[in-house]
Amino acid sequence: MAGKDEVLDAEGLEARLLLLPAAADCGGGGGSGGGRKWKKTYLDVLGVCCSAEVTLVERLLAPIDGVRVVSVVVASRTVVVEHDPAAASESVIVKALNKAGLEASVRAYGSSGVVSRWPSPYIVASGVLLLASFFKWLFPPLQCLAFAAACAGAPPMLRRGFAAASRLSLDINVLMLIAVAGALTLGDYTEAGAIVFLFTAAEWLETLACTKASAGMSSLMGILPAKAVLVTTGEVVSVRDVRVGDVVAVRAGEVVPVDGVVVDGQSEVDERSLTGESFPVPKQPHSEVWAGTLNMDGYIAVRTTALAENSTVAKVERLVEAAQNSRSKTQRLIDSCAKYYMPAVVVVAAGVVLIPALLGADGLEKWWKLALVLLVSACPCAMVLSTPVATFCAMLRAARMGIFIKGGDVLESLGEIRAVAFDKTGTITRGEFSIDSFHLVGDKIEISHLLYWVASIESKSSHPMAAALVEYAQSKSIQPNPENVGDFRIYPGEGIYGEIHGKHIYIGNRRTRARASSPQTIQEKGDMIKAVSIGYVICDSELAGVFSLSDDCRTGAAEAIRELGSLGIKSVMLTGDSTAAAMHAQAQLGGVLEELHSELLPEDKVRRVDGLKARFGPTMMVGDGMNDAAALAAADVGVSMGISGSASAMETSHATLMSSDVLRVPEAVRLGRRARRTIAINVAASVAVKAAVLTLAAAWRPVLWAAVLADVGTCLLVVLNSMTLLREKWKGGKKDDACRATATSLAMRSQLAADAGAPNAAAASAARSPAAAGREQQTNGCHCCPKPSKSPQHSVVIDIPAGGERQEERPAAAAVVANCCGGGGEGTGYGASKNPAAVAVVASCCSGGGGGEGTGCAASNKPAASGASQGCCSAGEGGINGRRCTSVKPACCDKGAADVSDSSPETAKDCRNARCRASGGREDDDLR
Ligand SMILES: Nc1ncnc2c1ncn2[C@@H]1O[C@H](COP(=O)(O)OP(=O)(O)OP(=O)(O)O)[C@@H](O)[C@H]1O
Ligand SMILES: [Zn+2]
Repeated sequence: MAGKDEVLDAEGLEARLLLLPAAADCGGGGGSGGGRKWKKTYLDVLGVCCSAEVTLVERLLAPIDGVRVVSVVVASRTVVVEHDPAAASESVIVKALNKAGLEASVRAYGSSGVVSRWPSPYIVASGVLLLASFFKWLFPPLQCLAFAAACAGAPPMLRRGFAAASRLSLDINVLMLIAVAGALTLGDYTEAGAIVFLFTAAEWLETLACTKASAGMSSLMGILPAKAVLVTTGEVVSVRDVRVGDVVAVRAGEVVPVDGVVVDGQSEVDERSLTGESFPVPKQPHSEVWAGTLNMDGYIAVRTTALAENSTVAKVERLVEAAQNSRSKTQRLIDSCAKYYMPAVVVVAAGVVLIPALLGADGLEKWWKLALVLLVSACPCAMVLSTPVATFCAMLRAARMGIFIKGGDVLESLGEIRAVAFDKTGTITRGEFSIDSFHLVGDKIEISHLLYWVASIESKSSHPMAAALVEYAQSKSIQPNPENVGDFRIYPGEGIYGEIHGKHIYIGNRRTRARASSPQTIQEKGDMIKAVSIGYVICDSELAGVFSLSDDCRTGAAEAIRELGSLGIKSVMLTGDSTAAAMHAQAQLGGVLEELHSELLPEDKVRRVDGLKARFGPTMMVGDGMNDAAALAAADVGVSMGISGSASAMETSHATLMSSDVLRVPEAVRLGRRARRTIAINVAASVAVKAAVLTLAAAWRPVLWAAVLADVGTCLLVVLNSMTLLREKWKGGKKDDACRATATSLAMRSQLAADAGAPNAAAASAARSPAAAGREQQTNGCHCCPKPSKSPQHSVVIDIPAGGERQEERPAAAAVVANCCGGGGEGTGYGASKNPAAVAVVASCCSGGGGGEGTGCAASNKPAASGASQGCCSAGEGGINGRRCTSVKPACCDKGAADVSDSSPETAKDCRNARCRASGGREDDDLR
C-alpha cells in the first residue's frame, strides 16, 4: 500500500495510455467524423507561461490537418490535443510546437509532466559567465563576460520570442528581448546579462514548482491495471475487452480493474484514490467496488457493472480535466484585460521615449531606460497566473480529499456560501431505513398477500424506503416478483403506484392517500406515534396497511453543521419526508439546524433554495440526488453525495462528495474561502510589486534588472503561494483531522456492525467499564462533541407546506443531550431503535471515540491513557492507529480487560505496532 502514489509499474502506465484514449474516443466509436479515430494526447509544454502563449499554441496547431481540439492548461503547462493519429501523429504535433521553442514532449500517462530537476546548460552557462563578470573590478576586460552571459542564455528566449513575434503575438519573451536589446544599446552589458540569467532561471524554477503541483493530478486516481482475469475461463484479458456482466477475479494487493459488485469472497478495499478516506472498507457479496481502488487483504470476484471507459474513475478523470480547462470569472476578467493591456503598454512605453525626444529633452538615456522598465514591468505573467494556478491547486487538494469540484467558478462560489440546505434522507441520515412496524388495516386482505404486493411494487423503486420494505417482506419469507407489476408509476415526493393481480396499489405518504382517495382515518398505534416516517398502502382506494420506518443520522452530520455555523453559515433541512421525521433528525442532531422544511415536493425544494438565496445570499444545496436534481441545479453550488449516488446527480451537481462524509462540506467551504484569499493575495502582490518598481523607476532611477527580478520573482511567488493550498493540514487542523479520523473510522465500524447484523458495537457500549464511562462524562464538552451550540430550548421554525401553517417546536432536551454525548442513547426514543448502527453511532460520537483533546482513537499517542475506549477495540475491525493498521484484526486488550483502557499501556502500544508491521504499513507520523 505504501507508496501507491509513487510506484508506477509499466503495466499501470500502459493502462493509462490505453484507457484514456478509449474513454476519449468521441467519434461514436470512431465511426463518425469522416471515419476518423480521434485520440487525446497530453503534452508537457514547458514554454507555456502566459496567456500569450495560449494563442500561440492554438495558432501553431490549429492549421495542422487532423487536429480537432486544442486546449491549454497554463497552470500545469499542459496542452491537450484531440487529433487523428493517422493524419497528425504525436511527433508532428510535438515538432510543430518545438519549432517555436516551446519545449514540448508527450506525457506518458502516470508520469506527471516531469521536468528535469537541473537547469538547462543555457542557464548554467549564463549564470557562470555573469558571476565571472562581477570580477571586472579586478580585471576590467572581464566585463565582456557579461555580454557573453547574455548571449549564452538567450537562445531559448530568441527561439520562443521569434515564434511569437512572427505570429504577431507579444509575449514575455519578446518583452524581455526588447529589454536586453535596450540594455545592450546603452552599453550596459551587466544589465543585459542579468536580465537573461534572472529570466531564464526564474522560468525554470517556476516550471519546477508548477510541475510539483500538477504531479498530484496523475497520481490522484491511482493506477488502473491493464489486464483483468476472467473467473469463468481464467483467461487474462485487456480491461477494454471486459464486458458488462463478466466476472473478474481480484486478488489481495491488486487494483480493482472495473466497477462492479462483489459476487464472491470477502476483503477490505482501500478507496482512498476515489473518496479520500484513508480507512479500508469491508466488502462482501453484494458490496459495490470501484475501479482504481485497492483490494487489500482477500480474494474477491467482481461482476462488472460498467465498461472500463465508463467507470467512475474514468468519469471523474474527465470531470477533472474539464474543470482544469474551465475558466473562472476572475480568470476570464484577467485574461480579457491582458489582451488589451499589452499593446497599450507598448504604446505608452513608446510615448515615454518619443515625447521627450521630440521635445528635445536632456538625459534621453533615463527616458529610454524608463521605457524599458515599463515594458518589462508590463508583463502580466504573475497577474495571469494568479488565478489558474491557485484554482488548480485548490481543485487538486479537493480531489485528494474526495471532493470533485467541476470548475474554477464553483470553487469561487464555494467561498461565498452563506447558507446550506441539506436534504434529509441519504444526506443527513444514512438513507438506510428499517421498518419498525407494519400493520394491516381492516381484515379483507391477508398480511402475506399485502406484503407480497408491496414488496413486488417496491422492487421497482430506488427510493431508500423501497429497499427497507423489500427486505422486510423477505425477512417474512415473502419473495417479491416485480415482473407481475404493471403500470408502475412514481409520484415524486409522494410515493409509488403499481398494478398487481388486478389490484391498484398506492404506497407512499399522506399525499398519496389523498391521491388514492382513501378518506378513512386510522387509529395510530402507540409505536407509530413514536416512529418517524409513516407510510400507507392503499389498495383499490381503501387503506390496507400502515407502516412506520426510521433512519439514523450520519456520524459527523451534527459536527459538520456546527462547523458551518462557526463559519457564519446557516444550515437548513429540506425534506420530502414528514415533519415528525424532520424533527426526529433535528433532535438527533442536537437542534443544530436553523430551519426545517418538511413534506416538500421536488419543486418546493427549488422554491426554498431560491428563498434562501434571497434571504441569506449564495446558497449551497447538498443532496443525494434522488429527486434533488432540480434543487441542486438551482443552488449556487449543488453538491451531490457519494459515488454510489445516481449518475445524473453527479452530472447535474456542481460538486460531488465521493465519500458520504458530510464533514467534507465545511471543508469544501473552507477550501473555497482559502482559494479566494490566495487569489486575492496573488493579484494584490503582483499589482503592488509592479507599482513599486514603476514608482521607484519614475521617482529615482530606472533599474532594469530590478524590474526583471520583480517580474519573474512575483511569478514565482504567485506559484509558491498557490501551492500552499496543496498543504494537507489546515492551520491548527491537526485536532480536526484526528477527530475526523475517529468519526469516520467509527462510523465505518458501526456500519460494519450493522452490515454483519451483529450488535457488537452496541454490546461494546453496554459492556463499557465504569472507568471509561466516567471519562466520557468528563469529556462531554470535547471538540468532537461540543455541547450543543444552542440551548436545547432554541426554537426552530417548522415549516409544513401541506397545511400551510407554522408551528413552534422545542426539541426534547433529553434527546438533544443524548444525541451528542449520551452514553448509548438510553431513553431517548432512538436508543430503542432496532438498528444496531443507531446505538453504535451514538456511542461512537463520544463514548466510542473518547473525544476530547487528542483522545480520538485514531490520534492517540497514549492509547491506554486516553485514546482507547471501546470504539477502538471491542467494536472490532478498526485499529488504534486508524490509518494503516486497520486490516489486521485487533487483539489489543489484555486478557480479561474490557477494552484497551483497561489494558496496560505496553499491551496497547505493542498491539498497535504489531498491527502496523503486519499490515505492511508504517505508523503515521502525525499519529505516532
Ligand atoms: N418508493 C416509496 N415507497 C414508499 N414511500 C415513498 C416512496 N417514495 C417516496 N415515498 C414517500 O414520499 C416521501 C417523500 O419522498 P422524497 O423522495 O421526496 O423525500 P425523502 O427521500 O423522504 O426525503 P428527502 O427529501 O430528505 O430526501 C417519502 O418520505 C415517503 O413517505
Ligand atoms: Zn512575467
